[in-house]
Amino acid sequence: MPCLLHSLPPISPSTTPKTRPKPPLPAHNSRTRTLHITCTRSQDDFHATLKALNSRNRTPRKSLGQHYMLNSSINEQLVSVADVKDGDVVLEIGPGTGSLTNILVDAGATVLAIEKDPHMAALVRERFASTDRLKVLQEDFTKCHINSHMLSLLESRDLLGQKSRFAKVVSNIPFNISTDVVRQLLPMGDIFSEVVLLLQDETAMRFVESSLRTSEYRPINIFINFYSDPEYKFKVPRENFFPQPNVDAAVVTFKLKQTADYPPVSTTKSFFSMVVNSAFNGKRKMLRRSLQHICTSLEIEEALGNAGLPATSRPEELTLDDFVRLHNLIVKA
Ligand SMILES: C[S@@+](CC[C@H](N)C(=O)[O-])C[C@H]1O[C@@H](n2cnc3c(N)ncnc32)[C@H](O)[C@@H]1O
Repeated sequence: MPCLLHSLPPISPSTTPKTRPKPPLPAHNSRTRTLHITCTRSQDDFHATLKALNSRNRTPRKSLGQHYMLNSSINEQLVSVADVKDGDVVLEIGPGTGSLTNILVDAGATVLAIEKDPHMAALVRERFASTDRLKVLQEDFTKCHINSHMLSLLESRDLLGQKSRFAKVVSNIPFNISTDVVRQLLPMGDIFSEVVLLLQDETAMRFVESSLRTSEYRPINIFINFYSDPEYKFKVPRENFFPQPNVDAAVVTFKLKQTADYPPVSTTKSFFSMVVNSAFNGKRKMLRRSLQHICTSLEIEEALGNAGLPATSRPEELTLDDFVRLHNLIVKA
């Protein structure tokens, strides 16, 4: 394994390195916003991250989406956006060198960190060996059943009298598992109140889309809006990561709905998602054609009419509420 000292940016002895990444740039379009939060802690992740990687001779692995956060103020903002307080229980996916973990623990949270890379899991375990408020699982998050881990963590806090009914998720995740993470976490409103993720900027903008007539509108948007209220918070320019990715990132919050607040679909959620997926099947067909295998085109036209939607409606023109109404009318037909 080659020594990383040659490939990493130099570590300056000063506490504010000259090469320190710039703060986030202003919002780049009408759908984005920049959040300004004063950084109060003096923790320098630029140093901590590079030292941790150097100490292990670790070359960041592309396949694991290892782009480490170098800017502690971004980590501070993630924690602040999630409003992490003393006594909170937080799930962190992919702690890496532990730069975000450090701020979460510092804020008083008990953290469950799930890290796929055994070297990074060992590193983060070692780094936080002196605290009992961090549990590290070396697992692939996409294959891991986190319910039982989270429930036992919440219960143990409860027994100690530190009641935290809901946990939170705060993570800088590898971009390539964004959809899996969202699919797994958003229906877990009984465990998590809020999911705060650092995502690829393009994905972030796509995920918060609840409007119509864009080619980016997909069943995942219906899914996201069914289970949560998503909000694009602020953009994080690529210069803040090591190694630098080819794209910018952004922070998105998903406020999870409770089961009682889910849209009132008259069948099972899986049948509803089958209707939504069928609607989007093929190349942007009209609904009366794409839903033909569920019921006749006449019945769909009638349902569209009763829902107050044009007979020529296409899936990307429907909001979550439109889909719920149409689905309920189709089921009745
Ligand atoms: C983008 S890095 C973020 C690291 C750290 N949180 C930071 O902000 O610097 C993503 C981390 O997720 C880990 N990872 C990649 N795939 C994973 C998976 N399927 N499950 C859990 N961790 C994963 C990587 O090894 C890496 O440590």
